Amino acid sequence: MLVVAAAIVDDLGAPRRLLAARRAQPVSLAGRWEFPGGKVEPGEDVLAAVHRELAEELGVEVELGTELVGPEGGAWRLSDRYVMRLWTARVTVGEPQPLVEHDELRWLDAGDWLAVPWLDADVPIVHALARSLHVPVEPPPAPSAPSPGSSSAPPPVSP
Ligand SMILES: Nc1nc2c([nH]c(=O)n2[C@H]2C[C@H](O)[C@@H](COP(=O)(O)OP(=O)(O)OP(=O)(O)O)O2)c(=O)[nH]1
Repeated sequence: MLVVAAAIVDDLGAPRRLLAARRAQPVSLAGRWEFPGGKVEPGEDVLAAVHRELAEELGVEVELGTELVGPEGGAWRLSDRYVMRLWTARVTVGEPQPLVEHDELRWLDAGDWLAVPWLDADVPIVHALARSLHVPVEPPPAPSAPSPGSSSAPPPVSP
């Protein structure tokens, strides 16, 4: 069964922030984060399904960017029952709200895209998305502490 979803970013040309949605239901998925979206209805056009799901779940209209093409005929495997197709998107009308299915939305800054517990199947997808958009998934390394013995203090003066 086909699921469609959107990686909503702040800027399609130079993305830095990614919108993640926390599932409120079902209990087995509650508390895990995902890309907003859902199942394509029988006979429904896939792009129409993306727009419908984002309107229903977040109350927004979006402009779609490019598809993040997955390894299974373009799709990403979620489970033995579901595969997902994913497009980048930018909000054009409205402010995203967790209207149904979600109890929280969060904009993740560059370097923090893995800072929430994504659904298991989404973790490799977030990595692939970040790679394709040239956004770091990890924060930049902290400046390294001086190693022992490399103190900048002058050496002791011998008598
Ligand atoms: N929307 C979405 N679903 C995902 C993602 N990752 C993932 O494993 N899934 C799973 C969770 C669900 O088992 C399935 C999608 O179902 P859904 O509950 O979002 O679909 P829907 O909005 O049409 O829901 P419903 O009306 O049938 O309850 O795919 C993801 O990033 N986004």
